[in-house]
Parts: sequence; C-alpha cells; structure tokens
Amino acid sequence: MSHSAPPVPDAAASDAIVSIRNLGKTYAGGFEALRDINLDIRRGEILALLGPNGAGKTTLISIICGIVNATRGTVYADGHDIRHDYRAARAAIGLVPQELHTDAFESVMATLKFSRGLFGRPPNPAHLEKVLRDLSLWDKRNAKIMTLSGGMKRRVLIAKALSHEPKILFLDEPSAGVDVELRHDMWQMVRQLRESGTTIILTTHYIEEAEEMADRIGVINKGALIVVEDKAVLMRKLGKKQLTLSLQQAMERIPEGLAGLPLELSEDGLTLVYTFDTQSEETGIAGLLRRLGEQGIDFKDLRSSESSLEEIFVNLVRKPKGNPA
Ligand SMILES: Nc1ncnc2c1ncn2[C@@H]1O[C@H](COP(=O)(O)OP(=O)(O)OP(=O)(O)O)[C@@H](O)[C@H]1O
Repeated sequence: MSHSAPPVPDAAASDAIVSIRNLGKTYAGGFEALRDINLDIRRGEILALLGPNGAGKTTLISIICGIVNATRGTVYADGHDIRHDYRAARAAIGLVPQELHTDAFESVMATLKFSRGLFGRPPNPAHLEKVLRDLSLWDKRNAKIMTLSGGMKRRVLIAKALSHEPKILFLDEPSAGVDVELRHDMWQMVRQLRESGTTIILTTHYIEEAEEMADRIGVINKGALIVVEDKAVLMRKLGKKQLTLSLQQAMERIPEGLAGLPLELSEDGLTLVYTFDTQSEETGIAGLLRRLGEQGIDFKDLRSSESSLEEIFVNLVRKPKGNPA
C-alpha cells in the first residue's frame, strides 16, 4: 500500500462551484505571478482573498473570469472548464472590477440591459428592477452614468455584474476609495446576496472587511496560496491569547521564580503580559497564578485579549513561504 498524500481530486469531479487545480501564471516578461494554486470554492460561501500588493489576487480572479490566460492548470466554474467551455463558465460569473470604467453616456438601465444581453440572457425587467432597488439605484435608472457620484458609479458596477443573474460574484477590492457608509451598505448587500444563494469571492486590503464578512479566508503571498481556512478556525489556530496583569507594585525585572515563562514586563514595571497559544490544551495560566502567589506578587486587575485577524495576517505574510504556522 502506498502511504503518499492523497492526490488532489480532478477539478471536473469536484462539487465545488469553482474548482482550481495546479494553476500557474507566468507573464510574458517571465514573471511568475501565480504558482500551483489549488482551491475549491464552496457553493454559497463568502471567501475573502487577502494578500499584500502584487501578491497575485487580481491575476487569479482575472484567470477565473477569462480575462487572463493561465499558463498551467485548470479551472472549472459551475462545472464548466473556463478554457474549453468559456461561454458557459463565464455566464455563471459576475465580476465587479477594481477600476471604474463604465459607459459614461449611457443610462444606468441601458447599461444593465446591454450587459445582460451580452451573456445571451433574455430580457428580465423584474430582475433588473430588483437589482437596482437593492442597490438604491432605482431612482437613478434613467440617469446617465457620468452624472452619478463615485459611490453610485460603484453600485452601478455591482448592478451590472449582477444583471445576468450569476451564481458566482467576484468583487475585486470593493472597498477601495469608498466611504464608511457605502462600505457598510455594500457589506449588507453582499450578505443579502449570499442569503439568496450567490457565492461571493472578494479581494480586500481591509482586514476588517474580511473579519466582518468572510466565511473562509485565503491568504495569497508571492503568487502562492499559503492558507485557506474557515475564519473562526484560522483565528483559533494561528491566534495567540494574552493575559495582562496590572500589578499592585512595580517590579524592576521579572523575578527568577518566573523565569522560563512567556512573560513580558512593561517599561514602567506595572504590567506583566503573558502570551499563550490558543491551540495548546494547557494554557499554563493555573501554573502562572500559582507561581505569582509563591513569589508574593499581587495584581489588581487581569484582562485577556486575542490576536486580531490583522496580527495573524501580518505574521503569515512575514513568514517564509511554506512555513505558515
Ligand atoms: N500584464 C502583466 N505583465 C507582467 N506582470 C504583471 C502583469 N499583470 C500583473 N503583473 C505582476 O503580477 C504580480 C501580481 O499582480 P496582481 O495584480 O495579481 O496582484 P494583486 O495581489 O492583485 O495586487 P494589488 O493588491 O496591488 O491589486 C505583480 O507583481 C504584477 O506586477
């Protein structure tokens, strides 16, 4: 019997809504923007792709949406190979791009109708009305796009991407250049879409956005997908907890009796911070408290805190590739 790792299942056989296997992209100049990406996107989930500038997020989305050709590997979207069955695969996808190029002289409604037609879908005024109402654009349906505010234009891009009733929606940096209020409206709308069964993939630089919205988080760094994990599991696995003790009396240094413990003393000597792994079974807190008692160290307050997703992310992308934990 072989003991090697199980092979990655065939993309065509996967029941994921998007199935990516051994995907790679080398741009014309020889730059390797993506390396050996394997990812199954589950039906109905919100997946957030995080990564530093230039990590390869837009390249990955562009390949799935058929804008950029992969150098290696396969992608299936809604059961269709994006290379050999492009039209069917693309019809399942809505893309909200980063940049705002819209048809400035057209009305909002005309743009949506045109976009729907491009995918060969028959007219459906009720669907377009719902999309525009959900995005608070119904009153602007006859306005020329050039007369709208930046936030409205961005909502038009979302409406346009939804015009052909895609099952999968990609949002590339949806919050870039958007004010706080619009960002929250957009989150609300994305949640509604998910409830109605749409699968959503978003790239973001705002960790708060991933923390707020995502069911799963993928981290891309230097062209490689270094982690894909349920958000809660990721935070539990890679997060650290800290216990902060406010001391009754300042200490000059950590006493010998506490040596070897993961402790840090603040500069003013009044706060001790104990860091522990959320994954390990033993936190060591009982032992810490006992040793503090033995040393006669009294504290007046004790608080615990967890690492934010931001701290986890920064640690992940700082670590050398292939050693994320
Ligand atoms: N057409 C191209 N030709 C050559 N290199 C390219 C091309 N497009 C992108 N790249 C390079 O590929 C890398 C990945 O770019 P990509 O836009 O996918 O990153 P990203 O993660 O989306 O970044 P950002 O967060 O800045 O949008 C970058 O180093 C970029 O310079």
